[in-house]
Amino acid sequence: MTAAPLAVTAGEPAGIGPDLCVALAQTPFASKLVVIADPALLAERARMMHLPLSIAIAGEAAGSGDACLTVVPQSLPNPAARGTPDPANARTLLAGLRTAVEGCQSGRYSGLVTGPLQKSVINDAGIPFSGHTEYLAELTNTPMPVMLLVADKLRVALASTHMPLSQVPAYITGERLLAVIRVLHKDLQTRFQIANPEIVVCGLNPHAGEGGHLGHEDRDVILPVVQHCQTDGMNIRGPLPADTAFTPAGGHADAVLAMFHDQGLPVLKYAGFGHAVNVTLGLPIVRTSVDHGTALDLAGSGRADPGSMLAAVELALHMAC
Ligand SMILES: NC(=O)C1=CN([C@@H]2O[C@H](COP(=O)(O)OP(=O)(O)OC[C@H]3O[C@@H](n4cnc5c(N)ncnc54)[C@H](O)[C@@H]3O)[C@@H](O)[C@H]2O)C=CC1
Ligand SMILES: NCC(=O)COP(=O)(O)O
Repeated sequence: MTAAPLAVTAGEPAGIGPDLCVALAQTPFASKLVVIADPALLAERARMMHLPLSIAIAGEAAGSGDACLTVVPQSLPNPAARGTPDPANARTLLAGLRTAVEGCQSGRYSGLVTGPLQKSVINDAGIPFSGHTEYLAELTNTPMPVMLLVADKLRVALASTHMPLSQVPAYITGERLLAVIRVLHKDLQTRFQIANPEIVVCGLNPHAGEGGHLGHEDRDVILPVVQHCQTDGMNIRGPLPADTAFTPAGGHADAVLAMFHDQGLPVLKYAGFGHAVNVTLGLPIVRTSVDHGTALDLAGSGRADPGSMLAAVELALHMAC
């Protein structure tokens, strides 16, 4: 039996997402994908990038030949203007995500790979939106989605995702941290086939709180949770000072759990920008994404590096099989 294709959402039409889909059409993966996007926009970007592209509309005659993409057509209320996202298109983009999720849940798609969205513009349209991670969790009734970025052997998970830094300390309660660690531990086993994953947990404060002199959360919240998980049999240690947790001094880790977005992701992107993959753990569906944003400055230029999108597709195919 042929495996179900992956759904790929092109993301913000004014950004590089459509360009990345055109790039995917040039690869051997193309026949394993169904792209949710505006076909006219894909054709325009292909022309601008001087790349071949033929489009087969999903449900109609099957496509054939080189550089062929199967597309679920998305009709944007306003034509995409490169570099200038339009809030009027926001609802259509979210509808595309819902179509993809429904398809994953019904078995029509084997997983979802998302192109980058301009989060601010969705909010400008009056729709509260912090990211795919939270939105997909809502659509699938997932209580604790966990953001994990993967670059080669480095895996960095986040205990909190898209929120102002000022809200992070209060957000990281013992209960939430325990839930994040359980999802991370389980998905490292089931999605990454690591039988006994080794997890390193970062502190929140400089020097993991310096014995309580630089903040109390490390000692009062993080340490008890780590000890609890150790008692449960997990191979986990911390809280480690975050400035050394990622270095060889931090020891081997199958995943490092950072407490907040900009504690973990700069390290990951420094190590692997351009081929790293964002994976949402805890969901009942496979979802991967690029390691970068909409790069509005590069849309249609042909200079967007498709490496992360290719890696996201490869990992999703691997996880879905
Ligand atoms: N998965 C998603 O939907 C994500 C969305 N975003 C959103 O993207 C928007 C823009 O975010 P920024 O912080 O400006 O980050 P960005 O990643 O879009 O751009 C940062 C810099 O990296 C460059 N860059 C990004 N991707 C590239 C690629 N594939 N090839 C070559 N150069 C590339 C850009 O040209 C820019 O100079 C924001 O609204 C943010 O929320 C950001 C990350 C992930
Ligand atoms: N910096 C990572 C990021 O913003 C990913 O967001 P999303 O996958 O939740 O949309």
